[in-house]
Amino acid sequence: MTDLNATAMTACKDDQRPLGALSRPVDAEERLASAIRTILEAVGENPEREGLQDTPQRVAKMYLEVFGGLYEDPREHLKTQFSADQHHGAVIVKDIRFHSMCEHHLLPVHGKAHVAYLPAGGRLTGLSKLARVVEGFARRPQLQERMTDQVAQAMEDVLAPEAVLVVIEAEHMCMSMRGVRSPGSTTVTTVARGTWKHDHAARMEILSLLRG
Ligand SMILES: Nc1nc2c(ncn2[C@@H]2O[C@H](COP(=O)(O)OP(=O)(O)OP(=O)(O)O)[C@@H](O)[C@H]2O)c(=O)[nH]1
Ligand SMILES: [Zn+2]
Repeated sequence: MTDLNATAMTACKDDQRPLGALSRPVDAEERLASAIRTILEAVGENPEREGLQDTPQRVAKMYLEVFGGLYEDPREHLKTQFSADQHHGAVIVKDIRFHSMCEHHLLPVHGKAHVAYLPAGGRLTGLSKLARVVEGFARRPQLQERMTDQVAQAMEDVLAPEAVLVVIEAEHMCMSMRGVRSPGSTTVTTVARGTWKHDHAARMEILSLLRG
């Protein structure tokens, strides 16, 4: 197993975003509230009117909640491990619902993640921990491709399985409520690692189970 402390700032291969935790600025809430006040003024609103008076503080808290995954290392969840000598097949957790925020527009992305791995040496993690890993990476300003990669990377780092497959299906509000205005379109991203990366037949079998 990889030493998480030593690799807390290990970069995701494709774009150098850390998998581990960032430190939260002490004045984060205050700065967020001030920024929201500026946005309201910039669109011509009056942040002092009754309905908006508490909005900056409320939105500041909301951002700290939806970006809460920045301040945790989701790999920590995978340290809950069990050994099971009898189980030699794949473990699949389907339909893990998540909400994230697109880093280009800071608009919501919502969808489902499906996670599968082939344990090595009978090393298993708790099923809920896979959902917690998805949640931890979702609660950050994200790219869907990066999030898919980060979930797979975390599993490789901590569980060292023989194979991993992560599939994410999501709808991006930046495509639905603005811009191209294409509601209902879904983006699907996949990452295969370990033996499933090259074993086409095994990958297709797991993919059909994941998406079936
Ligand atoms: N690959 C990828 N693209 C994303 C994701 N989230 C949002 N985008 C895209 O990021 C792109 C940003 O394009 P820009 O041209 O810089 O921004 P924009 O003018 O707002 O683009 P439009 O959305 O086409 O109006 C858009 O095509 C979005 O659809 C994601 O998770 N992955
Ligand atoms: Zn977007």
